[in-house]
Amino acid sequence: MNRLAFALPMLLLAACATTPRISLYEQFGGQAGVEALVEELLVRILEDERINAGFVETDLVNLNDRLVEQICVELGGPCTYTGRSMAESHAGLGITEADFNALVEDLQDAMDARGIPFRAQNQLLRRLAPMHRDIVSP
Ligand code: HEM
Repeated sequence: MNRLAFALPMLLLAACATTPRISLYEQFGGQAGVEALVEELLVRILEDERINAGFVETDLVNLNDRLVEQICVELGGPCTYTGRSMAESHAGLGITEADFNALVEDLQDAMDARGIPFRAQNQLLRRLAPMHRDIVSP
C-alpha cells in the first residue's frame, strides 16, 4: 500500500514531465509560422474578388508587418503591436458583415493550408472576434 501511495504520484509526475504543454504560439509554428500564415492570408485576400478591391490603395508591406505583429500578440507570442487601433485603421472603409466573413474564410483557408490544428485555429478566431465591432461599419 505504502509503495503504491509513493508510486502513483511519481507516475503522474513523470507523465506531466514527458508531455509538455505546447503554447498556442508554438502550435502556429512560432515567428516563422506566423509570417508564413500571414503570407498565405494576404495571397488569399488579394485573390478574393469579394473583398480585394478594398486593398488597391493599401500599403501591403505595412499591412503584412502589422498583421504579423498583431497575430503574434493574439497567440501569446513575444511581440508588440505597433499599428493603429482597429477602429482607427478601418474607419470610413465601409466594411460590411459579408466582407468580414469573407476575410475570416480566407484566414481559415490559410490556417488549413498551414496545417494548424483545428482547436488552435478556433482559439485564434475567438481572440479576433471581439475586433468585429471596431471593423464592420455601423
Ligand atoms: C479580424 C479581422 C481583421 C483584422 C485582425 C485586421 C487587421 C488589420 C491591421 C492590423 C491593419 C493595419 C493597421 C495599421 O496600418 O496600423 C489593417 C488595415 C486594413 N484592413 Fe483590416 N483587419 C481585419 C478585417 C478587415 C476586413 C474585413 C477588411 C475589408 C474587407 C479589412 C481591410 C483593411 C484595409 C483596407 C486596411 C488598410 C487601411 C489603410 O491603409 O489605411 N480589414 N487591418
